[in-house]
Order: sequence, then structure tokens, then C-alpha cells
Amino acid sequence: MREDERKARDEMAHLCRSLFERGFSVGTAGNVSIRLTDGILMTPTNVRLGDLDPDRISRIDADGTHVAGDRPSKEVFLHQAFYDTRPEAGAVVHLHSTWATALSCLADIDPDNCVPPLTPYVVMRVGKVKRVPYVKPGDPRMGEMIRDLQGRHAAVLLANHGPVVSGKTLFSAVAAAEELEETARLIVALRGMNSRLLTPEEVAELDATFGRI
Ligand SMILES: O=C(CO)COP(=O)(O)O
Ligand SMILES: [Zn+2]
Repeated sequence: MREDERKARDEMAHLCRSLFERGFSVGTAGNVSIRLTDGILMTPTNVRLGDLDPDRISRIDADGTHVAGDRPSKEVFLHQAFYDTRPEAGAVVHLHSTWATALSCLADIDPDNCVPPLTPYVVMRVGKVKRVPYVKPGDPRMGEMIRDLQGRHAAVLLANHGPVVSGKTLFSAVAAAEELEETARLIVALRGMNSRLLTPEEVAELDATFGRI
């Protein structure tokens, strides 16, 4: 096995375990992928993210064919759509983390901008978040909905399901998913209160100062 793939498998098992141990994923919820030069590595379907065996992580080649490891996640279309529309994306993390999932279920959020700029880090790490309509888990239409966004969003909420976050690396996608989860918790905690948001000028200053990690 090539050295880059070996390292990617080990890193995926390590960071997925960390997410699981800190309660970002329970049961067999969520899935994670990393882009390789000639395909993707994808968590297998119906596994606990805390128990991944690096050698059994699924490998999908550039045509979408499953070529090694256990049967891949049913959300492979969703992950592939991020890679096809965001050339800078090197990894994708999908979770059912509690507070971001709670946000995905609220009837009265703005689907085009469902995470207001409460703090600098959510602006810097996550950006503008779109909520896409509900379809059942594994439905290929999820991939079509992501393609329709034409790569404009690093992160989306799947309605009544949970967050999906892309990043340049697995480390940055995980960090952004954690930031989104904590911000969703703040949004719910502050509901009904009169919050001060960052102003458009303050958001522009962050965009001009900090690139995506
Ligand atoms: O989160 C999930 C479905 O949306 C988990 O599905 P998989 O076990 O097939 O990855
Ligand atoms: Zn899911």
C-alpha cells in the first residue's frame, strides 16, 4: 500500500475515534471520507466511528467503483458531490451531532444562512451554512442537491438529519464540524434572547484576515 494511503487510513481511524469518544457520534451514525489522488477512502457502512480498523476502511476508485475494504457508507454520493464541486476539499465529515442536528430540525431558520455570525471562529472555520431539504439517508438525490450548490458552501445541514462539513484536510474538516456543533449549541441556548451578531464589516475583516486552514 502507498505511504499516503497508509497515513490517511491511520489518521481517519484516529480522528473518528476521537469524535466518537467525545460524543460527536453515537451508535453507527455518521461517515467520513478522505480524497486520494485516484479515488477516496470512505468509512464502511454500519460501523461505529470509534471502532474503525484502518485496513477495512473502504476504498472507492476514480469511477466510483468499490475496490477494497468493507462495503462503503450509503452516503458515498453525498461525499463524492463535495469532492466534484469543491476542488480544494480533501475530506468530508458527516455527523448526527446533537446540537447541529437540533438546528437542522427547526422550522423557522433561514435555509440559505442557518448559522448566524455569532463568533469569529464559526465565520473563519465554517462560513455560510445552507440547509438542504430532507430526503432519506443514502438517497442519491442528496448528491444532486449538493451539486446544485456549485461548491459555494463548505458546510451544509441535511434537514432533520445532521451536518456535513468539508475541509482541506481531515484535521480541518473535523475542527470545522466541532466548531459548527458548538455554535449550534449557542444558537439554541440564545434562542428568544436578543443576541448581538458580528456586523458585516466584522465578518468581512475576518474573511480578509484568515484563510481556511
Ligand atoms: O449517517 C449515516 C447515514 O446518514 C450512517 O450511514 P452509514 O453507516 O451507511 O455510513
Ligand atoms: Zn447520517
